Amino acid sequence: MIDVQGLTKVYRVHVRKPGFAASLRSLWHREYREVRAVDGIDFHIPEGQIVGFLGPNGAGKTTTMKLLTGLLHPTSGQIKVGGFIPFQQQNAFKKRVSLVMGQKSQLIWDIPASETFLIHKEVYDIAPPDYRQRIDYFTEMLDLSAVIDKPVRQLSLGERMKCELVAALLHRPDLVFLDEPTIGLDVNMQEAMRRFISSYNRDYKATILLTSHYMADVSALCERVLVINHGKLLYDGAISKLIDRFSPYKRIALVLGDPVAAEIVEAAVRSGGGRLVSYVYPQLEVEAPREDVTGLSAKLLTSLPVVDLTIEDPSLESVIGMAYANVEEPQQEQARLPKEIGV
Ligand SMILES: Nc1ncnc2c1ncn2[C@@H]1O[C@H](COP(=O)(O)OP(=O)(O)OP(=O)(O)O)[C@@H](O)[C@H]1O
Repeated sequence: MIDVQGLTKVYRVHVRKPGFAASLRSLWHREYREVRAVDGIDFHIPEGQIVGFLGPNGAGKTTTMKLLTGLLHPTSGQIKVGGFIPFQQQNAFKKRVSLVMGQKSQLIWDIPASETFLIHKEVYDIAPPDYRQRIDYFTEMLDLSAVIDKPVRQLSLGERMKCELVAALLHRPDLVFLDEPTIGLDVNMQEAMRRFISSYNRDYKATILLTSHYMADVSALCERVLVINHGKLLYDGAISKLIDRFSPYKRIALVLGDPVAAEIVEAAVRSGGGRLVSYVYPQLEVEAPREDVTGLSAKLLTSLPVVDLTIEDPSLESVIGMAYANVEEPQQEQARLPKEIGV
């Protein structure tokens, strides 16, 4: 459904030097520098999949989304979206695609959202019965009956974002690009948006590429993620494998019933193949390669006066942070010293 090969976008940015003389000189002699916002990426997304698109600020996510929806022309590489070449902007393509940008509004501020929807009905030539049925669907799914007839400027951020989604999806696109759709929303509203995105994907077999800085969005909606940084694709695969790849460790949190000397604790942890992260009686935190966690836990239970033990995966946030930093060498992790030790 979405096919991208060697996709590259280089922006040419005018370099402005400080000072009046430099500004005058730049009238005759302009200097430019290149920004490789997207740098030779490849991926394929089959029909109906929701894929998370992750990367730190400035990684190239929005640029990729704009390339995939035809708002930008690539510098090089190939893109096919639903069989179309996006930048050719064919009408048949425009009827199947939508880009929602959480930071940008397409609603008209001074009129109710319902009137913007009517404009979209005309632009996309939606038949009246279809229009009615779609408005009913969205109103029910997003709980919008008390909202769509108020002027947009009176709506809360969450209400406005729901209306933005309706405006973007009224023509029922099956190729949907969501750029931070839940930005700034409270947890309940984020949850409502997630439920809606999931239903839309299921009801209309929509293929969805989603960027979000909220890992809860990504883990609730996407089995697969693409991770990009500096315009290059770092990872393409299942979220579960992302954790294995970038964080091959688990944490064991223990509570001790009696104080034990730090050297004894450290020796017990080391002999089980673990690394002591911190020990401040009664709390003890240990890190170990995934495959050693069971053996290490058993060893700690027998050699220390443990009253509580929990094994945790690192949070998705921290794994993503490691992926961005491309921390892949477990040896470096092993070499780190314990952060804090004290009985
Ligand atoms: N129109 C433009 N002209 C020049 N450079 C640009 C332009 N748009 C984006 N860039 C640069 O391209 C790089 C990628 O930007 P992009 O907006 O795609 O990143 P992003 O991953 O969406 O970031 P964020 O999470 O902050 O929205 C950045 O270095 C940015 O400064």
